[in-house]
Amino acid sequence: MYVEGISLINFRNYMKVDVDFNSRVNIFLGKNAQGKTNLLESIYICSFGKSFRTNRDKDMINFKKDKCYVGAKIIGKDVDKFIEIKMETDKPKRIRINKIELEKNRELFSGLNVVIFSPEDLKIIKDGPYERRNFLDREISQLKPVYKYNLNRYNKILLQRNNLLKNTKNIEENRQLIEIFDFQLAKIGTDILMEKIKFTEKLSIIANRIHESITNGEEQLFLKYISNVDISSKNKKLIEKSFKEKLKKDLKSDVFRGNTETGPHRDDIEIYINDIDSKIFASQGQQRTAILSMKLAEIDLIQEEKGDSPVLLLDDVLSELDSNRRKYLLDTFKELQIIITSTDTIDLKEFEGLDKRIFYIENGKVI
Ligand SMILES: Nc1ncnc2c1ncn2[C@@H]1O[C@H](COP(=O)(O)OP(=O)(O)OP(=O)(O)O)[C@@H](O)[C@H]1O
Repeated sequence: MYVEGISLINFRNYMKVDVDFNSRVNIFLGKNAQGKTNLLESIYICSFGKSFRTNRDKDMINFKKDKCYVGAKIIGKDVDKFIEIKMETDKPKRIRINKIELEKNRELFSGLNVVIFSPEDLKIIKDGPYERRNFLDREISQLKPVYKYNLNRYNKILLQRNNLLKNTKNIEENRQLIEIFDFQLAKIGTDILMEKIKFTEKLSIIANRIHESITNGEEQLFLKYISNVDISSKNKKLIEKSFKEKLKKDLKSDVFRGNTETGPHRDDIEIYINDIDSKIFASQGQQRTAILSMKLAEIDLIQEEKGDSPVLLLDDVLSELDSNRRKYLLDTFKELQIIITSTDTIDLKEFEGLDKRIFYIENGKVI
């Protein structure tokens, strides 16, 4: 799958721009704050329906305008798609695929598959569990729209349970209602948990293979899913039972906190390099390589699940990787469309012989 072209109107600092991409390597060069990440963001929203930088759609509308437009022509292995996204201040965004408006289940939208690697991704290792949970949720949602659907349902029930806990003075008065929420939470929560465990195990195996190649066999990478529910049985029924029991056991402390502490929304993953916890002991370079391996592993998973390759977006990361890692990247993914942004100090010699197109970005204009 590749993006053939994109049209932007009033999107961030782009007033009106049309870009025709090469089906293989595209390099966007420009000084800081010219619009390189904005361009990748416009491609990203054609995949996820939302930005990777903001939760507010209106942030993407040009400061001086009240609406913006993104149109992208996607060439797939089997089908081509024309994705259009319109955003207006104070109105829900509208998404059309091949001129047909998505009315319901917009959350199930997945028009394009992308894997993005940006300097921000280091947060996945360095920051708190929220970043890692977010990473898993985003990636599994891209692979399986039903996961996203379940996640939305789960979050709604969680919110309702938490509101009830906050207003509970006497547990007995609300016990029946709490038990209904617990039943639903454990049921949907177990489906979510099973997917997260499965995804982490698969990602760990593929990411380790990539990590070993990049580090010439010197380092091994291992991802471990850490749950507050007993998942040791690996059996769905038993996990659901443990989930329910823990909700029941911790009810008093949940009421005291006004918050539900049991469930995948409180889980984490641990990322080990040579059996050492990378969050605490790995160098910045090792952490970056670990994240790169995890991101590249997603390419395999998307290919396997969707039967088509994703587009790889590399936001200003090439200069942070050493030449071995850059070479690995450019040599390994020969079939993919890769869209790279970089400041204009990058050495273009490394791209010699590649099927590529080079663009320059200056103040919201692409040359
Ligand atoms: N809604 C908006 N309307 C107009 N301009 C915006 C909007 N949002 C962001 N910008 C501007 O877009 C510019 C470019 O942002 P972008 O993040 O794409 O830069 P970049 O080229 O990737 O830079 P860097 O190399 O520093 O990462 C910034 O100057 C920013 O102020």
